[in-house]
Amino acid sequence: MRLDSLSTLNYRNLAPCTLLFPAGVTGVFGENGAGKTNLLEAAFLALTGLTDVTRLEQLVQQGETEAYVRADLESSGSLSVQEVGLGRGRRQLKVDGVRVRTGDLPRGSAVWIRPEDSELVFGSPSGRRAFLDSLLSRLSARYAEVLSRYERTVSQRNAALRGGEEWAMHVWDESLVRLGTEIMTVRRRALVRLNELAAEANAALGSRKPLTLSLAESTTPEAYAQDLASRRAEELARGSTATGPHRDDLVLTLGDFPASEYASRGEGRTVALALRRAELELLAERFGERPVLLIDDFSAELDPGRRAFLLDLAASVPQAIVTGTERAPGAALTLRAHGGRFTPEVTAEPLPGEPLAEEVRA
Ligand SMILES: Nc1ncnc2c1ncn2[C@@H]1O[C@H](COP(=O)(O)OP(=O)(O)OP(=O)(O)O)[C@@H](O)[C@H]1O
Repeated sequence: MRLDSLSTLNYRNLAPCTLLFPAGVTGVFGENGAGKTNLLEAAFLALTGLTDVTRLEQLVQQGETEAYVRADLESSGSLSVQEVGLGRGRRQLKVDGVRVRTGDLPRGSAVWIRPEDSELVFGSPSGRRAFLDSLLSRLSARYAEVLSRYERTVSQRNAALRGGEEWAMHVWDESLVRLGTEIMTVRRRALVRLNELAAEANAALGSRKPLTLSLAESTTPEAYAQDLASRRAEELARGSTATGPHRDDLVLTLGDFPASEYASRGEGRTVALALRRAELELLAERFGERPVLLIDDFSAELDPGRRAFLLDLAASVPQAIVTGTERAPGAALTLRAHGGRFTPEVTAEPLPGEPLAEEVRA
C-alpha cells in the first residue's frame, strides 16, 4: 500500500496543500503545535475513512464550515483516489468519484502509532474493547455489521428496560444472544493470532516480561441467555444491559500482573507498541499487503532501543510517515513543519557526483 499524495483543505491548522510522498520513510519534524499530528490524522482519515474524534467539527479549521482530505493511493498495482468531505457533523466518502460507505474503503490501508496509545494499557476497558472491535471490524466487514447491530440492540433494549417493558424482553434477549454469541466467537478466534503476534512484538522490543492477551468476558456463548434471565430484576432496576460483549475487557498481562495496574509508564508504552505492531501484521496477513505506517512523535517517552524498534518497523513497510520534534534518521524525504505548512528539506549530503544544494541554487 502506498500513499502517493495527500491533499487537505480547511483541515485543522493545515494550510491547503498537496504533498507528494516517496516510497520508504518520510520524516516530518518541527516544533510543538506545528501540525505534525494533524497531518498524520488527515492521512489516516483519507486512507481509511476513520477518525476517533467525538465531534467531526473539531477537524474543520476554526472559522470554516467544511473540510476536505484526499489520498491518491496505490494498492496491488492499481491507483485510486479517496476523498473525504467533512461538514455539518457529517462525513462523505468517495472512491474514484463514487460515493461509498466507510467499510468500502480498503480496510488494511494504514496503521497509526501515537503516544496516546499508552491509554490502551492504562485506560478503561472501553478503550481496549474499542481497539479490538475496530481491528476486527477492519479484518471482517461481517464483524463490523454484527457489532453495529448488537450495539443498536443494546441501546434499544436499554430503552425498553428503562420503560419497564419486561414483556418485550424475550424478543430483545433473542437478538442479543444471537449477535453477542457471534461477537464472542470471532473475538476468541482472532485473539489466538493477535496474542501470538503481540507476544512476539513484545519480545522483539526487548521486554523481559512476557505479554499475554486474554478476554475477561462477562458471560459466555453457552451461558448468555441464562445470565440475562437471572439478572432481569437488576437490569430493570438499573435500566441497562448488565452482561454481554459490550462489558468485556481485553486483559493485557505483563509477566504475572495486569499491565493496566502494575506496568511502569515505559512498560505501558512498550505494550502499546506491541499491540500496534500486532495490528499491522494481522492486517498485512489478512489483506496480503503491508499498510502505510503513520508514526506520531517517534521519540516520545522512548529509550534508544524502542526508538530503533519503531524506525525498524517503519523500514519494514513500503511506506511510512514518521513525525518528531527532531529529524527521523534514514528518511527518503524530510519535511519541516511550521505553522501548518510542510517544506521539503534539501538533503545536506549529495549523492556521489551530485552538486551540493547550494551549488544548485547558485
Ligand atoms: N479545528 C482546528 N482549527 C484550527 N487549528 C486547530 C484545529 N484543531 C487543532 N488546531 C491546532 O493545530 C495545532 C497543531 O496541532 P498538532 O497536534 O498537529 O501539533 P504537533 O505538531 O503534532 O505538535 P506536538 O509536537 O506538540 O505534538 C495546535 O496548535 C491546535 O491548536
